[in-house]
Parts: sequence; structure tokens; C-alpha cells
Amino acid sequence: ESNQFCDSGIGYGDSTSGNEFGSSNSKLLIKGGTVVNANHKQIADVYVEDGIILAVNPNIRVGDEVTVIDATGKFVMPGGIDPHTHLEFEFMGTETVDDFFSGQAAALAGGTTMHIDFVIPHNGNLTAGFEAYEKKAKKSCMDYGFHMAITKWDEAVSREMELMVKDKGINSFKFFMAYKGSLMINDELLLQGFKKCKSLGALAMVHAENGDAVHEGQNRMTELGITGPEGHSLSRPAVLEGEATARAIRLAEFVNTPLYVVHVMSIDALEEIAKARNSGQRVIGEPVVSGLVLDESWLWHPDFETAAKYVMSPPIRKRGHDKALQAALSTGVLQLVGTDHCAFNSTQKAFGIEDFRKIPNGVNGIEERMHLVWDTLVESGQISVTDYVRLTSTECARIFNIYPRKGAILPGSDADIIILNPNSSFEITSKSHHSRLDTNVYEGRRGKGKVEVTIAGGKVVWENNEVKVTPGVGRYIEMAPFNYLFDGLDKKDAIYLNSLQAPVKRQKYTT
Ligand SMILES: NC(=O)NCCC(=O)O
Ligand SMILES: [Zn+2]
Ligand SMILES: [Zn+2]
Repeated sequence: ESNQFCDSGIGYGDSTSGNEFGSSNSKLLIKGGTVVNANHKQIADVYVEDGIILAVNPNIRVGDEVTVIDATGKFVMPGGIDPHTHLEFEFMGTETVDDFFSGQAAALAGGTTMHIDFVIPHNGNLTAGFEAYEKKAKKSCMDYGFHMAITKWDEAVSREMELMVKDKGINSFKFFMAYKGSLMINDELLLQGFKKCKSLGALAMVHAENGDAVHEGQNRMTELGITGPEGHSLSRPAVLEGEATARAIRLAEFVNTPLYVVHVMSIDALEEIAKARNSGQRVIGEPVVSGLVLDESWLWHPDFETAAKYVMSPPIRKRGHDKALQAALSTGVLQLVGTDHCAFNSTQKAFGIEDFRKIPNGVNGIEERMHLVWDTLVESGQISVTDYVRLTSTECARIFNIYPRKGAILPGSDADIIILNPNSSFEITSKSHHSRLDTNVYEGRRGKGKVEVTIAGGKVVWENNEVKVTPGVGRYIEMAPFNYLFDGLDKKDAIYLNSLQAPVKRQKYTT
């Protein structure tokens, strides 16, 4: 198809002409499509000026200076927001191949117009980590936000969390319960971190696996002589994800703070989330595309390169978990879909050729998510088109407090828009994808529904199978604390305090 601009297939816009997102159209009319929001759909036109949606109405008339895009028979929806990515991430002795430019160009080609990446503190220092990620993100070609990981605990970290929330636009912190010896924290830290999150109105996020038990499982596999990629799956079974999910949920309940469980990969974990939500606890569950559409059999593939590309944590599970995760999205047990895009090429994956513990963990997905969710869930009739918008965009915007600026096609919202043709089809291959990866875990997959146009910040950045983007035009989106999950939590605290009886008055004890 269109690899005419450079070898990655990414065309560069002209930043000197003010034509920043690659197309000259600062005034756009998207005509005759079915405009879909999370709670409503209607046939309407969408008028955009200078990056903002100004009107959504049937039969909008415009002058000749306006670029008109015909969307008849197609869906006009908010651009996808990926809540979980790792661009330019230093991990397991190497760095992901997609940076804030290539990863975002890939995202735009797949209909995602914003992502939230994880800042990793520098030797535990949050400010240093934030500044490093600010630098990495300077080449951004689409809007982005940050979560922040917490990897150690002391007074300085506690103060810096406050600084991040009050001055830097971060409203979520991730705690790794796995990766012993590197990112993993213990229960004491988890508890302190949850308390701090609650006081700041920041959302606590967990990578839920029992890291001590995973370490034990890895030793067990090594002693048994299982050194290949299948050892990755065997060493960290779903029970360890279920255990950590349950533990995090109970600690969040003890602190009375909302919890977001990232990359939910198993029935074990989703059952814990379902139980907590049924009892009224505010727990959000995020499955990722790999968990929804793949199964672990790839890890047993006789070719190392093929097997190793599926190594991620928690692992991709046995067939059955995928279908259960899909059903949990359609019933509301899980609320939004991410990717955990964390791209390591085959040379990097080969670091673990002798020992699965050294295979860098991570799979791709930032470009594929919107297509695969459509094909898997909408085309199969499991969710409606409005649900699709909610799961891929709106709910993420609500959780991270940027709705309705993002996640909606409404007057006043940012003009981040996709046009999806339900009668067209897509095919995924590393030969034409826009990531810098030399492989793709979805290689060869075809499906129905194709994102034909992506508009980011009011500019057409993907059309006719061409992506045209400019490094440096993506904006950092600050996210305010106290999202909707915090509403009324203080009332629950007050009821709890009132329920405590006065200390029992006892006679002085004499012997
Ligand atoms: N998931 C994974 O394997 N790599 C990225 C780091 C993480 O999210 O745990
Ligand atoms: Zn994780
Ligand atoms: Zn991740």
C-alpha cells in the first residue's frame, strides 16, 4: 500500500507552514455519517474548526473554503484513547523500539488519537522520571497523558506524589505487585501508596500478580529444565493473578479508595473484580487486546522467535479466558480496553533464547486495538456500536477526568474523530504496520470494519492508507484528580467513623 513517504510508511507534515497535523484543512465538515457517542447515535454532520468540534447537526451548510468528507454509510466516532502504553520504555535491560513518534503514528493509523503512558521514576525519584518522559514525549504527533509508577516508599516519594497531582497533571499511580528485584513493591508500600492516592484524589492502579510466587514458579521451571517461552506461562499461572487481584481489592476496600486493575488477563482476576463490584466496591478492570483475542498456545510454538513474541505479563492465558474477558466487557464487569503496547523486536526477544526469564516482556497492539475490538465484539454481536465507543474511548476519558474534552463528539470537544467503514475490511501484517517492530502478534489476522480516516486535533492524519504526521505537535493533556469514582467516598468514611463505638471504659486493673 502506501509506503511512499519513508521506509516506515509514515509521511511527515510541514510544521513550518502551520499545517501541523499534515493536512491544510483547519475547517472540516464530515457529512452524512452515523455519529456515535457512548450513549447515543444519530445521522448527522460534524463541523470542525481549529481543532474543536463546533456543531453536530443534520444538514450543516458551509462555504467553499471548508473541506468536506463524505461519511455516508459509515460510523463517525470519537478517536480511540489507549489507557495503557509503554513507549520508549527502559525495561529488562533494553528499551522498547517504539518511541513517542513511531508508536503514536502507528496509533493514528489504527484510529487511536490519544494514549496514556507510564512514567517510570528514576531511581525512585518521581520528578526525575517525569522530566525524562517530558523529553521523550517532545516528538509526539498526537495528544498524550501520563500515569506514574511508584517503585519505592519514603517521605520524599509521598511529597512528590502530591507535586505530580497538583502541578504536573498526573491523576493515577501504578503499583507493580510483580517483577521482583526491579519494579515490585510490597504490601506495606501498597497500603501507604493507596492511602496517599486517596488523600490526593488520584486513582491507584495495580499490576496484579504475586511476584514472590512468580519468582518461586520461575525457579521451579528452571529446576525442571524448562527454559523456553512456555516456561513463562507455566511459572506464573492464573491463580497468582487472582490472588494479587483479590489482595489489592481488599486493601483498596480497607483504605476505601477506588482501584484500577490493569491488564486483566484471566477468569481468576475478573471473578474477583466482579465480586467486588457486586458488593458496591469501586473497582475498574482493564483487559488488553492480547488477552481478548489470543491464547497461550503460541508460547509452545516450536520456533523460538514466534513463541517469544507472545511473552508478556501477566501471561496470555489458555483458550476460554479470552472468551470470558470478552463476555465481561459486554456485561459491564470490565469497563475499557487497553493494549499494554510494549514493543520489543526479535533481536531483543532473543536475549532469552537460553532462559525465558530474560525474554523482555511485552507485545504490540496500539495500532490494532480499534480494529480487533470492533471485529471481535461488534461484528460478533456481543456489544453495540455505542458500547464500542464507551469501551475504546469514552470510559477512559471519564476515568482519567478528561471527558468531554476527549471521548465525545460534542460541540466543544477536541476534534479527535475516526470514520469507520463497517463494510470494509482490515488485514494485519508487520509488512505494512507503522510500528518499528519487525514482528506482530496479530500477524495475518483479517477482519471486518476499517478505520478509513483519522482526524487528530482537527487535522486529517490518516486517509487513503497514508499516515501524515508531524513530530512535536502532540500536546500533553493534564488530568485533574477526583474523578467520578471519588464522588461520595467521604460519606462512606463518615458512616464508618460514626459506626465505631466509643472506646470501652474499663475499671483500672488491679492485681
Ligand atoms: N506487560 C508486559 O509484559 N510489559 C509491560 C510492563 C507491564 O505493564 O507490566
Ligand atoms: Zn503491568
Ligand atoms: Zn503495561
